Amino acid sequence: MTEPKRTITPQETQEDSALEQTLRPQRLAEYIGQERVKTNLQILIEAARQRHEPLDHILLYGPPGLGKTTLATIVANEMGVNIKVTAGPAIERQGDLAAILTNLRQGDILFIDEIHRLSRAVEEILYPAMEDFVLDLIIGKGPSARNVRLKLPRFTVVGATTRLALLSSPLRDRFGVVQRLDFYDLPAMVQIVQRSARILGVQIDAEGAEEIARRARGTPRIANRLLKRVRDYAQVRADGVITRQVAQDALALLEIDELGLDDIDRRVLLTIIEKFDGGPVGLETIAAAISEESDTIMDVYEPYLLQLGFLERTPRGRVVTRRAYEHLGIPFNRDERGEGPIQPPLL
Ligand SMILES: Nc1ncnc2c1ncn2[C@@H]1O[C@H](COP(=O)(O)OP(=O)(O)OP(=O)(O)O)[C@@H](O)[C@H]1O
Repeated sequence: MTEPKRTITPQETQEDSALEQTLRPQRLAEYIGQERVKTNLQILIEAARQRHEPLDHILLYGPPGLGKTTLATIVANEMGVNIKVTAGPAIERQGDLAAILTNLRQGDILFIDEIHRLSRAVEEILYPAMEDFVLDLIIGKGPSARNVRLKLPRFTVVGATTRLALLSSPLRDRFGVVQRLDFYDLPAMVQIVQRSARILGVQIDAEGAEEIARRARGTPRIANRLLKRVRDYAQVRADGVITRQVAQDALALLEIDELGLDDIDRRVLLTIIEKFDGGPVGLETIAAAISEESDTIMDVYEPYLLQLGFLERTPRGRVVTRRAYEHLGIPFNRDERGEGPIQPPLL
């Protein structure tokens, strides 16, 4: 869990976890948006239930905070099975995974978040477990070492990753179902804000919900967090009701603009514009210039900037687009081919 560094970080913070337990939808019917994913899962679940078989392994990928953990829990609820939740970095040694696998029961779901961070050694244990439901262990050391093969119950892995490309292909191949989660559109985000407000007992009107939804970067986790902050503001500075004005004032105080960009997003864009003529510039260079990890930029900031069409990835690096200049109120001086700033005419 990360420390709450910014209000709109899509990663889970300590403050979120308690909140998320209450707000997390429990059934597929309560899960808003992601219609394509929902339909595919519904068919999968229904078919498995009719055949009285465990589900095929499922891989969910997409930016953080879009509801991968929630979906895994829902799948377990719909199947009426237990779920064991873990994460790639938490399974350090082969023995850690062996302990988890041997405690599973028939049909159980093993949810592995950040599955791209499993080590090769651990992955090697996982392959036969996923494919043939066996656990290959080496007992002892040196010349007396011997292979032992244990049978496992038929279980289902639900893997989640923000970086599909980092998954080794043998691991990816073992998932029968691969589903991408996208940023939520505005109507879905509005519904999510309204649902959370209802659960939290917060009074909010339609315009207030839309204002929060619009600035939540298509990410339910951020919507829930903004709702909490605006609720505080409404309680202390207004009469407790979240209207458009209350939401706008509260979010302005948090320096979150009307598209949901915060100070760090603006720094990423401004750095590329001011220091690198709008790009192209490499990710590592941007990271160094703003003192952030390049992984964080790639996982956390970039997906939303790409989605807004504010940033482009080119073979030569990242380029800030005309749209972003316009949003930031900076004159756009690049030629039509986008190959760099127009040179002043030679006199
Ligand atoms: N479709 C949805 N409808 C309503 N609320 C949702 C939906 N998806 C997610 N949420 C809310 O957003 C919160 C974050 O979702 P979740 O923890 O599942 O994200 P995640 O994609 O697994 O994130 P991470 O990748 O960081 O694990 C949940 O607590 C839930 O309240």
